[in-house]
Amino acid sequence: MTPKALFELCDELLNTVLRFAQPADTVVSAFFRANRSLGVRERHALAETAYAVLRERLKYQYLAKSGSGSIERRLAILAWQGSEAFLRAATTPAEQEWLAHTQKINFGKLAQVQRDSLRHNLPAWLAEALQAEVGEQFWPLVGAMQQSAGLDLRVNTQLTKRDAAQAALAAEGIDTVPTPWSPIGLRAVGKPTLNRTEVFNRGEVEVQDEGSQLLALLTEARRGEMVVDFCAGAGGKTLALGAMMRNTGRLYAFDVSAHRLAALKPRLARSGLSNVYPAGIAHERDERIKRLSGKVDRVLVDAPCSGLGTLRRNPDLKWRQTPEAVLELVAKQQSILNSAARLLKPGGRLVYATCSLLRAENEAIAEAFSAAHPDFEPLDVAEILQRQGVADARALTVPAGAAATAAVEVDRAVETAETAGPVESIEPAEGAEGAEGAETDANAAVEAPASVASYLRLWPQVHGTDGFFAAAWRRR
Ligand SMILES: C[S@@+](CC[C@H](N)C(=O)[O-])C[C@H]1O[C@@H](n2cnc3c(N)ncnc32)[C@H](O)[C@@H]1O
Repeated sequence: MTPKALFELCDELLNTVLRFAQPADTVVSAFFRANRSLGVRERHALAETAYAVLRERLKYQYLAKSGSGSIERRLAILAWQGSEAFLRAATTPAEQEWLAHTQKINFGKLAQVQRDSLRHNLPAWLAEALQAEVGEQFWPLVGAMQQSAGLDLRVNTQLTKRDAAQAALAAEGIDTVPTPWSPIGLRAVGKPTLNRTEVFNRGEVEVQDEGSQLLALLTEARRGEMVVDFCAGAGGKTLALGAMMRNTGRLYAFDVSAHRLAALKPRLARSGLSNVYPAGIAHERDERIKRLSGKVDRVLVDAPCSGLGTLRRNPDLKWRQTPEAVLELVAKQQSILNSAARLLKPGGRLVYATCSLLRAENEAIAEAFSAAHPDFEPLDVAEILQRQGVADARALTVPAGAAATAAVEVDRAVETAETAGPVESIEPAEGAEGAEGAETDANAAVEAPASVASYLRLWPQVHGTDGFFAAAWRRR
């Protein structure tokens, strides 16, 4: 395709993405399906340019006030992620001159508020909320969220071990390193294409952010148990739970979205698991759920949330979310958690998790639940993670309780993570193979009362994962 023609397509793609009618990844996939002739490099340039605009939209829109041509074309020129030679071939001399001029603009002359907004590229409500949450960590957080996320893999411990999977991937030309925290994770070097490898097609690895892997470990799901993944979606965590259960027992994967559950099917087939029962539900009070009341050992609520912890992957979310939508989500999260809790038998484990950074969706939900349910004892998630082979798990957690402010907690997490050593240097505990390694002694430890309850709080700028929150309880 000629540079000019490709630039026109970029204009078209940006036009659709910036309407925010659908998630950016959905729009980009549909666009590529409709333009099948695009090569790998062309797709990469178009998708990365669209994502670059989403990440730094305020800055690019400010710069695009000058110049000529459609606003999308100007944004594409400013944020172009393909080669420079290509950009030169696609643009006029006047456009090239304009681009060179924009690169010399000095933001230092602008008022502080405007300068800040062109640097953080967040809607005002979100910038304020995050500043209140994390204090001095705000700029490091912004910096981390403007990077694109790496590719993390979870090793299917039902089929193989981490070092064996790593060696098998290397034999297929894919280099990885062990993830710093999760004992069942590998982080790819670069961004290789995985789905044509034999290791992937044999089901030995799945794509999953390290943070998500840690959430699944928090359930400590074991052989022969009855487990519910209440908001299973496309089953990222379901697959991890099924492997932890060694393909025994019964694992229900519930979701209100039949479409998302359908995406679980091929992944299940690859994983070799036969203990998973996907089931569509109408809502959290569905009859199917009532029938399981008081019968379940472990319930994971990976709640629908604002997703603001995943801005590295989904930068469009910051433009699509609103304070009103967050309020609605909070009500939904409370309702789902209350319904899910009813499933548990005495001694059972409840885990509530989100990929949100906002206290309203996290600590506030957990604390309201604890206050309303004295029959649920909040657990120390650091202790759980340690049992599951996570080295330095304290560096991933904050004390539970209304007293601590989030900003203080983030500073503590930074300090603890720094004391634990650079993220890259942390190795899993010796012999740790996640659920597999923990299986032998988990029986005795799992029901022990927590000394001091804690929450999991993962931050991109501190832990190199997406932003995640999790709390766990034991039904007394
Ligand atoms: C964060 S996503 C789950 C991601 C999934 N656990 C994974 O690891 O891939 C939240 C899911 O909750 C589902 N959901 C929304 N409302 C629900 C409800 N009332 N009951 C159960 N699931 C619900 C959504 O369809 C969505 O798939």
